[in-house]
Amino acid sequence: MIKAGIIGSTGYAGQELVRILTQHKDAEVVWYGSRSYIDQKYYEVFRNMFQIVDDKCLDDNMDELASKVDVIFTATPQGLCSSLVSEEILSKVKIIDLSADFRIKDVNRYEEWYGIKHQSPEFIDEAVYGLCEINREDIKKARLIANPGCYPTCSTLSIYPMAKEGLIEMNSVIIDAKSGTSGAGRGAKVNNLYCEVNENIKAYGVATHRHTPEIEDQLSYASGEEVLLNFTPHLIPMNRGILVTAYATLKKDVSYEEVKAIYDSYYKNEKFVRVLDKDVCPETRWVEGSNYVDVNFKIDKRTNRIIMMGAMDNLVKGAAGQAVQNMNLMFGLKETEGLELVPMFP
Ligand SMILES: NC(=O)C1=CN([C@@H]2O[C@H](COP(=O)(O)OP(=O)(O)OC[C@H]3O[C@@H](n4cnc5c(N)ncnc54)[C@H](OP(=O)(O)O)[C@@H]3O)[C@@H](O)[C@H]2O)C=CC1
Ligand SMILES: CC(=O)N[C@@H](CCC(=O)OP(=O)(O)O)C(=O)O
Repeated sequence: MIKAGIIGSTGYAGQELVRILTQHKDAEVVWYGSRSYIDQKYYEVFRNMFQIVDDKCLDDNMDELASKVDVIFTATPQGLCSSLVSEEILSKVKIIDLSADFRIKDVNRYEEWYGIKHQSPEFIDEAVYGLCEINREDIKKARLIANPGCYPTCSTLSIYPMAKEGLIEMNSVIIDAKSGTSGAGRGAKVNNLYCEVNENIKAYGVATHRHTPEIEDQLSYASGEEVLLNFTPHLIPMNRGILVTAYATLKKDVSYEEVKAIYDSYYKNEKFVRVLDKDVCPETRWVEGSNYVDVNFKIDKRTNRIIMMGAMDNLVKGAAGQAVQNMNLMFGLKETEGLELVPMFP
């Protein structure tokens, strides 16, 4: 049995990790890390865990944690994981970081977009970007995983086949994305109050959102070109879900059938990426609570553009589900273990 510790187990991503791992055949959570709820029973924080989890929340003592577990998930704010990681810790335990600390390879670029100083740049090179469908072999050998961001997961998987095949003008890419409010975390913020979010849709982080460089980097690796793109996220009055609609100019005339064959060739063996039938648009309601990303595309001959779409649950494939998928790969377990969650509807 793999023993897991979660730092930040009382946040939205952390509690989703607990939900998935309590149903995992080969792993168990033995450390429910928290700052605010130390010594309280975990189920007193999340009553859905009543009679399921009986443990208490514990302080995050990294040295003690590293000696007790096989893997640590850090589901904490930006900057925390990089302040905790060391060679000694990594020699004892694998780390899967759900924050952005190790996602961007250029430390100056990270510091510029995140506005914080990186605490352990010496580990950036070693960290593997945990987008399982693309970096599977490197993930299997990794000690430190940079679990991808929610918007970058949905955006990259939606666009990747076209970028990799060199079929789109990379600097024409525009990504319009929408997220439910759980994406903003559980911490109290005025902007996330019911009256601020309900009956409202707004763009935010326009031309400045911190996921822009992460998506640009991933599409640059895919296409072999330096990519600059526009990324505009929107906040939607729903709990979970991300919807991406991405636009790009086609480099040549291609038919629906040709592009469909490309998407199928990339994803036909991928359990968690579903390429939908012709003309069916991805919807968040069909992936909620699951590790699936639904993708599809439409070619607009009139404008010579392709519109690439994706939908997923930000807390599952966008965070905790992908983190568990990474853990499964790192420990040689069945990649889908704990993740065969059928989407819930309604
Ligand atoms: N929400 C989402 O959809 C996604 C989130 N992520 C990433 O996952 C991470 C967690 O996000 P999310 O769950 O939304 O955030 P929340 O605000 O819901 O939770 C944050 C968690 O971190 C803990 N925490 C905060 N500060 C510290 C600290 N200094 N030391 C130790 N623990 C601390 C909190 O503990 P306590 O409650 O005890 O104070 C809480 O458990 C972030 O890096 C986020 O970017 C990634 C993809 C998607
Ligand atoms: C709706 C909302 O506020 N979403 C968050 C992104 C989600 C997140 O936590 O970011 P990571 O995926 O990088 O960890 C935001 O825009 O900052």
